[in-house]
Amino acid sequence: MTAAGLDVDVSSQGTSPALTQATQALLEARHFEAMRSQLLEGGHINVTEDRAAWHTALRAPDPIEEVALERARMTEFVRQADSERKWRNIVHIGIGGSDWGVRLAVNAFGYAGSWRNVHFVANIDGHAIQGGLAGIDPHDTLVVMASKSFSTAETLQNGQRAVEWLRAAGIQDPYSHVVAVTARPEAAKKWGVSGKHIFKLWDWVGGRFSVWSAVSLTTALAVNLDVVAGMQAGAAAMDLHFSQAPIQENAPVQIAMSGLVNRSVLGYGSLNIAPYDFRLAELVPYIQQLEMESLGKSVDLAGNPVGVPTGPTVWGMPGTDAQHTFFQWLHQGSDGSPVDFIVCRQADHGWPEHHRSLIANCLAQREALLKGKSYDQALQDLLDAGMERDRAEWLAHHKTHVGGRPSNLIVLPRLSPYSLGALLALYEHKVFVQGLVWGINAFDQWGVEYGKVLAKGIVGELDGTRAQDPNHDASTAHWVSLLGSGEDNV
Ligand SMILES: O=P(O)(O)OC[C@H]1O[C@](O)(CO)[C@@H](O)[C@@H]1O
Repeated sequence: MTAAGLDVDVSSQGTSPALTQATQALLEARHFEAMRSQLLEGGHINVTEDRAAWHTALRAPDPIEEVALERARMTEFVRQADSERKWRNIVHIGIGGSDWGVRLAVNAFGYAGSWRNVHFVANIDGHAIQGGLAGIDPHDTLVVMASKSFSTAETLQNGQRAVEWLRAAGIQDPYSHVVAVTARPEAAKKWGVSGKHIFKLWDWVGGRFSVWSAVSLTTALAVNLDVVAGMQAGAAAMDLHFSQAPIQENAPVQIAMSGLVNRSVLGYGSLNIAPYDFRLAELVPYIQQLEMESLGKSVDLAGNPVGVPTGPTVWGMPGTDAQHTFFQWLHQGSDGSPVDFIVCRQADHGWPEHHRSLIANCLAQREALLKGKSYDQALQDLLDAGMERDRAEWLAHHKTHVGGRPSNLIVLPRLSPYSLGALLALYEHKVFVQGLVWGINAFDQWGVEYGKVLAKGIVGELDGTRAQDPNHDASTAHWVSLLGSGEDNV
């Protein structure tokens, strides 16, 4: 199957005419075509938050006026900064969807070096901002605060530290070194950022889908504007494929449906992402957030239990490192996991032997997982190698691989912004289809919100501004008392 220039091989997934029929029936029962139109046309499909999930509008080749306007403002900002050779250092402060996509793009395309240094600061752990600000000249530093809500504790606290650092360096107006990307421009203004330094995103863009917005300002500054435009173009091509390709050739639909079978029928609890490309290390957490924040739900739209297992754990690491870390478990562990192998046909370095080895490893792992090795075959190999029968009969048990483990193989022509954009959109639409079939809302994240509220309460208890909540469980109450020793712990 080809989609937006990507080859998507699903032949290592289980298939049968009955399954094809069931797929069709499930999609019809869920009004797939109508819901897909809703998604692509900005209907309010995020029902629990009563808003659209219209990220596709951000990458449309011919965008709506307000999107076009923000694109133009961002372009102008970057051109101006480049023409003045301004901002040698960028400190990108944001977390989750306001971070992973930018990290991914900068690592994928800025790996060979750029004249700007980029530091990412996401974690609330003070060591993160300490490291992020270390060794750079504040006078030539731009702080990019990316936060859709402009209320995320991590981002606001880290931003505050950055402003203090700028001020401590004698910069009279530290906010002249700060830009914000947010759907709450008023909150950013109140915080101190000037209106001309605020780039807008919209309520109808979920945080984990915001890489297509001015959140990618850092990518444009760190690498160039073409990366952002190229990713948008590739994603738009995938949108077109998703909207037009027949079900049997529709790549997002096909990988969604095999994923559903793997999870809800075959009972696999996880999905392993194996990019055979060193530059795509950040793809793993990116897809992890996209899938797990979207599909980590257990009730349907009516509020009833879904009744079957939903979104799997997503995990992984680039190959070949992964092979020396956890692939043993994939090959012979008792659970196993479906794997998405991702590889580029062409590399961008000058060493063909490296790329051949990389591809060989990718194909070999996939084949081993699929074909496995029977006991008889393992035994024969040992006998052929001259082993004495008794020992061979015993050892062959250890060398047996069950096989039949499902995988996808996604081949990019090369790692271009276009192909990366198409790849990310492939996963986005897959997630949409799975959410639809499971009957869950793939666009909210109430679990994360609940954790944020509890953390806020505990911060007050730790710093003594709030009495301890009598409803804490005994263990939490113990640790709040013990660790809430004020200034002693820093
Ligand atoms: O962009 P914001 O509003 O700071 O939120 C950051 C992240 O927090 C979350 O709400 C939860 O992790 C994500 O969806 C979002 O990308």
